[in-house]
Amino acid sequence: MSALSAEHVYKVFGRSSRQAVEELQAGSSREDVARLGTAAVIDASFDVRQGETFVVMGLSGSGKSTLLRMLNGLLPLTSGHITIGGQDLADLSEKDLRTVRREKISMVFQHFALLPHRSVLANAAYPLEIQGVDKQEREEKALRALELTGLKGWETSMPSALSGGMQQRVGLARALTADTDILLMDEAFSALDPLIRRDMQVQLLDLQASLGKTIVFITHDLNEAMFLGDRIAVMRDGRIDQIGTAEEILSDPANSYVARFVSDVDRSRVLTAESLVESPPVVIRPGDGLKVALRLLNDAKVEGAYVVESGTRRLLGSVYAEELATSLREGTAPKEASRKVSDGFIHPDDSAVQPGTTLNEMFAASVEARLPLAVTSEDGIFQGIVRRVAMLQALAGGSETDAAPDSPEEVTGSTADDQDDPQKDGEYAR
Ligand SMILES: Nc1ncnc2c1ncn2[C@@H]1O[C@H](COP(=O)(O)OP(=O)(O)OP(=O)(O)O)[C@@H](O)[C@H]1O
Repeated sequence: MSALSAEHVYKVFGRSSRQAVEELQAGSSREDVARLGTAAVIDASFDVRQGETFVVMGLSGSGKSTLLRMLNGLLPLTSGHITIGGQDLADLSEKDLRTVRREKISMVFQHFALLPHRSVLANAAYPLEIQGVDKQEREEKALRALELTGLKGWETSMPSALSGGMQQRVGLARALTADTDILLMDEAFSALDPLIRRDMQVQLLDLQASLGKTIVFITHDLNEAMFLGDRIAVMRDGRIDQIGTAEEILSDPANSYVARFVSDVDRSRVLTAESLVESPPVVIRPGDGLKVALRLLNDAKVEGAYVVESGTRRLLGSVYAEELATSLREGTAPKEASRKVSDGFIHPDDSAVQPGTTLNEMFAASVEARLPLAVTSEDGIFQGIVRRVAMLQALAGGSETDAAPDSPEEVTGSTADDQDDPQKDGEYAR
């Protein structure tokens, strides 16, 4: 279910804002309507799912803060709808809006916004104090939040005694104390030193894994966006150019602006096996005879292939043409001819990666590997392979499909779709 959604949201600052929206809706550009006002947000639509970290990323002036202030009901929309938990903010009275803000949404700001003359504990407890929660209960909750953010032992300190990173942890603890479903984070880590910033990002991911909040995180930093976001909305000049996962944005940018924007991202940390996996030219079954297996390998012009259990598709290991050929050549013909690949020819595979393995880790795993890397699910079910050339292409920013000189379809007639089709199991990748 969507926790928060924006539907054709516009915000124009200026006296003729409604007219500006009408002209924008009719196709005018931001510059065309500049005489009427500043179009800060133009036709923004998205759904943020429960438990999702949704990052809004864009350069200064692209409209991120304006969008965020509309999401928390601080700024009225010129046009469109924002709903929180299914409630349209425009339908709420001032009083109800305040209640929604207090009970459903917490904010974390770039400049911490701590109360300087209150202790760390009192700062963390503050949202409950304004809700009128009694002292003992609010301090218990604040202590728990401070523990979660790594500030146990600092309760009685004053904010000024804390480093920037620790002050931001207090800001985060304060947001967690309120125990709202939604956290809006406005450039929350942008004022921190890079190393501390990375610590905070890691901590947020950790917290998120256990708390499952719905987070809208605003940043101008693409690497931060890619690190934190389940999905990212890329904003430019008031419009959302693209919404997608980090991988989708990297491997399939919506336009040349986004492509340029993402060109200097450290792709090796973002791209994963999932986006590079392809069906192998050939798969061997444990029951295949040596001759059959060797012919399959030779036909596919590969030195070896993975052995996958029929039916379950569990990865059993790999076999190599050279060994099969040697055995067939040297063995006594009748006996060898009846032997199967399961009879001692399968090498265990310890370089298999999982769909979430990053390019970085895949390069490390592929150093020793004789075959393209096998991709398996956590329980060892074979998903396909990642070829080194596809990894290199992906790293360089090319499309991985361009990298395939002989795609599996050409070699085998099988497609990735076949893998999902149990009917085709028998001919899989042959
Ligand atoms: N209150 C306002 N009155 C007039 N124009 C405004 C107002 N607030 C923002 N703007 C304009 O709206 C546009 C978007 O600003 P916004 O602050 O939302 O962008 P941003 O992406 O958050 O940038 P930054 O990271 O610098 O805050 C800018 O052109 C800005 O000048």
